[in-house]
Amino acid sequence: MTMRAFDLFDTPVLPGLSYRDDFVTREEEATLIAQIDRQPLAPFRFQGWLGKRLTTSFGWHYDFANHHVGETTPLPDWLLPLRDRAAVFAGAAQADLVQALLIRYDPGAGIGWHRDRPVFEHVVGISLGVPATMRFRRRRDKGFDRASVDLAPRSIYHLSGAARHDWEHSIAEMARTRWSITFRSFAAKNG
Ligand SMILES: O=C(O)CCC(=O)C(=O)O
Ligand SMILES: [Fe+2]
Repeated sequence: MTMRAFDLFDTPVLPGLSYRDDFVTREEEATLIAQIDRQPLAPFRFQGWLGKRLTTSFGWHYDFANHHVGETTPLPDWLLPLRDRAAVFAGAAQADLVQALLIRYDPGAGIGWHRDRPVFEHVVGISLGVPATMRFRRRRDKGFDRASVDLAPRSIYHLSGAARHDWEHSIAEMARTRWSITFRSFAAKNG
């Protein structure tokens, strides 16, 4: 089964996925991109393997090498208004979105199939630059259920519930540079 993540009436067909276009203006987008490019972005590292996407984290950093979550530089002032608006969109408390992950996907970079680490709960993402398709899949007895959502530049999405916990997601390599900002809260079991 393959489906678009929203039907004709914009009802999510993937429970736990919400999405909105035009979450930031073009001016805000340009400023956010310039800020991300100003950061010391480093290739994402996973078990000695270097991903093509460039990232940096604020608040908390998940280290895929040792599975530790460690505190890092607090969210900078320029991210706080966006964090607060993202929290309202997600129905989360502003102070609960304790992590900001900045990513630049240069041409040829994407992100493979994964679920976000279970230490985190809410996942709220803002897309900048160019359109991307976020793909979702869920294993069934025979093969996978599949869904996808088009992420327009300047849009926001929120993953919770089944979309967050039961489905994996990925973004295929793009031909042009895309930037994203992902805010996350901690899962309650982490205190
Ligand atoms: O770039 C995005 O919007 C998604 C990033 C993502 O899935 C992740 O970092 O876990
Ligand atoms: Fe993810």
